[in-house]
Amino acid sequence: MKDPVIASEGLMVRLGGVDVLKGLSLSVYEGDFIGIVGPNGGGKTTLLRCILGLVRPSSGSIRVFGGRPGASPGRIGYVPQRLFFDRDFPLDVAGLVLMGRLSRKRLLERYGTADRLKVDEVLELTGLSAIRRRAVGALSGGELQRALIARALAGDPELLLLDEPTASVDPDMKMSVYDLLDQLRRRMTIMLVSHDIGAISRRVTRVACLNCTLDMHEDGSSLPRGALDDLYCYPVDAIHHHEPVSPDRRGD
Ligand SMILES: Nc1ncnc2c1ncn2[C@@H]1O[C@H](COP(=O)(O)OP(=O)(O)OP(=O)(O)O)[C@@H](O)[C@H]1O
Repeated sequence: MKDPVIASEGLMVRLGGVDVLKGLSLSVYEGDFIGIVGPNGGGKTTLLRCILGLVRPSSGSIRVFGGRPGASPGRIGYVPQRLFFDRDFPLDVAGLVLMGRLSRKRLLERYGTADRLKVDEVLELTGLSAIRRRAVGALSGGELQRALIARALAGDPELLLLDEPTASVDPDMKMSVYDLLDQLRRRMTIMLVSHDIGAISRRVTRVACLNCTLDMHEDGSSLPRGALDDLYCYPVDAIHHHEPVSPDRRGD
């Protein structure tokens, strides 16, 4: 078996005097599509930030692509939960996505044809070609979410980390984000943080329930009801979304 893409052992993170992650042991392998669910404040974003090397463990270990977190920025795409920016800043969608190529550049190296072709490709893939010249500040929540996914994909990542990418999108757009992830999973390892338990448990290979400690379920689709109740400390129903029926199957 190949080395894991992410391997953590007894990972502890303490922030502001509080243990946010307690003794996480986790192995993520190439081609995995891992869903992470858990209550607000359970440590999901902190775990992603640890993988990116933005938060340091207080004890235990974490290795990413066999090395120190943060040592392979060009191999990881990150879709943050939200983007803080000045809505008046003159940046269009294509410009935002082009920034995703930065991790592949050497210091002061200029963007070239390959970068612009990659931007065209990911704008097409994410359905944003028609609004490539629209100002980022004018985008709807769902369009911005897609643009952030496109930016992450522009770097040609081997590992894609997504922090609640469907938080501010309508049901239609949500399905199209999941459909996009279904396409991408053939090409990269994916770790997806979401509160949309029903949708992700049907799609991922494994679900990790995170509330300071981590409980891994090998088969996402069979996530036991009791595990969710324990995780959220109240009764939880996973709402399973149905695939939209394609026009040629209607009336079957
Ligand atoms: N820099 C920090 N200093 C102190 N506490 C922090 C810091 N960053 C995060 N925390 C705390 O750590 C806990 C976990 O935060 P985190 O953002 O990882 O949770 P989450 O599971 O992603 O939550 P949500 O579902 O609400 O996005 C929270 O209680 C948060 O307040």
